[in-house]
Amino acid sequence: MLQHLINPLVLGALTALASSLITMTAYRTVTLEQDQVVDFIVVGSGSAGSVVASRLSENPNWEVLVLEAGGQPPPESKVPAFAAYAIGADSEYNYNYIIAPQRHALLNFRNQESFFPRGKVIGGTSAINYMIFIRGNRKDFDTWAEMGNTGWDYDSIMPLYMKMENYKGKHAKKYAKYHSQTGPLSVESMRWDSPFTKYFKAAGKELGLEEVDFNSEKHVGYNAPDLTTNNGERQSASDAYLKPNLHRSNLRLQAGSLVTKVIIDRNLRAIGVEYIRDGKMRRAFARKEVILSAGAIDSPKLLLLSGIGPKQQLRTHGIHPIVDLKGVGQNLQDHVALPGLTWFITKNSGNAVQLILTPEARRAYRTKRNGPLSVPMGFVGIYMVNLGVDPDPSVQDVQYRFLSVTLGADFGLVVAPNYGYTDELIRDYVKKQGGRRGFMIFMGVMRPASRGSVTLRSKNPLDPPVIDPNFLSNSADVDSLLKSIRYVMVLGNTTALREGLGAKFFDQKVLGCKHLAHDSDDYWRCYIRHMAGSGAHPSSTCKMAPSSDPDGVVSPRLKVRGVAGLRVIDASIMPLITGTNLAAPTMMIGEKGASLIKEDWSYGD
Ligand SMILES: Cc1cc2nc3c(=O)[nH]c(=O)nc-3n(C[C@H](O)[C@H](O)[C@H](O)COP(=O)(O)OP(=O)(O)OC[C@H]3O[C@@H](n4cnc5c(N)ncnc54)[C@H](O)[C@@H]3O)c2cc1C
Repeated sequence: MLQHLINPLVLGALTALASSLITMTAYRTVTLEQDQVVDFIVVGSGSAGSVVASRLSENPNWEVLVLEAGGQPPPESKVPAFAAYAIGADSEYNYNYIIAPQRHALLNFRNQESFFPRGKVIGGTSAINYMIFIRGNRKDFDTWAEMGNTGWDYDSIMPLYMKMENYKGKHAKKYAKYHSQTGPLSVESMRWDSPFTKYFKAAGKELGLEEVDFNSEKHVGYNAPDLTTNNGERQSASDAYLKPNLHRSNLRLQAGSLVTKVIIDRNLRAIGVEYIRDGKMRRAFARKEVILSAGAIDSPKLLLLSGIGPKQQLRTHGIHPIVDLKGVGQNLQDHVALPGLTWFITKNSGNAVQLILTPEARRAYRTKRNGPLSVPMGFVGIYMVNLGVDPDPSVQDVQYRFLSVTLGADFGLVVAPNYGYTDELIRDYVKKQGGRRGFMIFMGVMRPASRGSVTLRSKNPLDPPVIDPNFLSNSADVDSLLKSIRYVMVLGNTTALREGLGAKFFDQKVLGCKHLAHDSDDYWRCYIRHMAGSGAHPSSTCKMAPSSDPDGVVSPRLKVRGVAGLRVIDASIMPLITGTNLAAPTMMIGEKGASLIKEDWSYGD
C-alpha cells in the first residue's frame, strides 16, 4: 500500500530533476489509417526491433512499419544514474510483470513472487536497462553454431558487432581490432570514477585477475564496463537506430499500439497483425513479412495468442491451434542472481545516493556530462570469474557487480520492496543497513541450469502471461551461487577492501535461515533459496534450432516453423543464454536478422 504512494513520488522527483538537466526531443511518430498495408511490420521497438526496422528501411523500396505498445521515453530515462527509474512497480514505462510463485526460490519474497521489469516505451528494455555493453564471448556463439545454428559462430557474428558500434571508449587503442567507429551505436567508457574505483581494481588485482576489455576475447577479469551512452546520456537502441532515420518516408513508427495477434491466412502465411490503439481494435497488413521483436516474454505470448504453440495449452484457453509447436514459451533462461551481499566500511565517503544529490553532481553533469550522475547509480565495476562451473578457465561463469551503495541505503523504502522482499525481511535485515556507509556485490549465474516457461494466463491479450523462471529448480544453480559466495568472501577480505576501505561483512543471518550455523554451506544454501531472484535477463523462449530439434521454434534464419512470412528476432531466439548481459547480443541478433531478411529478399547490404 505504502509503495503505491512512495513510487509515484520517487518517479516524480526523478522526472523533475532530470528535466532540469536534459533537453528531450520527441520521436517522430505516425497515426495510421485502418488496414494500412506495408512490406514489413516489426512488432516492438526495443533492442532488436529498432535495429531490424532501421536496417530494412535502408532499401527505399520497402515500406517498414514499427508498432510499439509504449510511448515517448521520459527525461529520467536519459540520465544514467536514474537507470533504475522504471524498475519500481507502478511505472507507465514498464509492463509491471510479476513472476509466478516459485517452488524452489524466493522464500523471503512476498508470496514467493517477484517484480520482473520489461520496458514498455519506445526503445523497450534498452530504454530502462543499466546500459552495460558486453557482447558475449567466443564460446557463447560457437556453442550456438555447434547446436546446429549455422552462421551464428563467433567469427561469423563478430563483423555485425563491428557494424553496430561507434566506439569512443578507453580501449580504442589497445584493443583496436575489436572496435569500430563507423556504426550508429555510441559506446563510451564510464565518464566518472567512483571514490571506490581504485579499491575495486586493487582487490581484483590482488586475486590475480587482469584488467580486461570485456568486448575483446578475454572476458575473465575486471573493469568498469563500457556503456551505451552518447556524451554521457543514455542511447537506447531506438535512439541509435530509429530516431535518426524516421525522416525516411518508408520508415514509420506508431506508438501506443499493442499488438494482440498475428493474422495467418489459409495457406499458413502471416499476412498482418491485429492491434489495440486508443481502445479500438485495428489491423495492419504486410506484403512480405511480419517480424516479432516483442522480447522474450511477449514474443512467445503473441505466438500463443495467434495459435502457434503447444496445442494442449492453446486448447485449454479456447485458441484454435494453427501450428502445434511445443517449444513456444519453453526453455526460459535467466541469470539467477543474488542482489546484495553487503560490507560496511569505516574509511572513504561516497554513499552513491548522497553523491548524486549534491549540487556538484548536478553541475558536473550539466556542464561536462560527467560526475556520479553520468553512470548507473552506484556502479563501480564488474568482475567476471571462472569458478570451474565451465571447465574452460577462459570462460566466465559468474558476474559480480561492485556497487557503492547498500541494499538498505534507502532504509528499505524503495528498492527492496519493489524487488519483492517481505516486510519482515526488510524490517529484520534490510533496514539495519540504513544510514551505514558500505558497498554491496551483486552476483549473477552466467551458466544457469534451471529452465522455466512463459505460458498464457487466458486468451485475453490484455492479461499478463504466466512467467515462471523456475529458479533454482536445478540444484546446480544453488551450487554455482554457493561457489560464487565463497569467492566473494575472499574478495571482500582482500587487503585492498579490508584495509583500504575498512570493509567488514554485514553478517546478520536472514530470516528463515537463522537456525543454521553461521557461514556453513547449509546456511548459504538456505540464504540462496531465500534471497536469490531474477537477473532481469529472460531469454530463449522461442529457441533457434535446426529442424531436427523438436524444441525449436525458429530456424537459424529466424523463420517460425510451419508459418511463412513470420520471424522472431529478439532475445527469445537465443538457444542458450549468453554468459553476459543481454542487450549487446540482442542488438547483434537484430543486425543478423535484418541481413538474413535482406538476403532472402535479394537485397544486398
Ligand atoms: C532493469 C534491467 C536492467 C538491465 N540492464 C542491462 C544492462 O545493463 N546491459 C545489458 O546488456 N542488458 C541489460 N538488461 C537486459 C536487456 O536490456 C534486455 O535483455 C534486452 O533489452 C532485450 O531486448 P529485446 O529486443 O529482446 O526486448 P525489448 O528491448 O524489451 O523490446 C521489446 C519491445 O516490444 C514491445 N512490445 C512488447 N509486446 C508488444 C506488443 N504486444 N505490441 C507492441 N509492442 C510490444 C515492448 O514495449 C518493447 O519496446 C537489463 C534488463 C532490465 C530489465
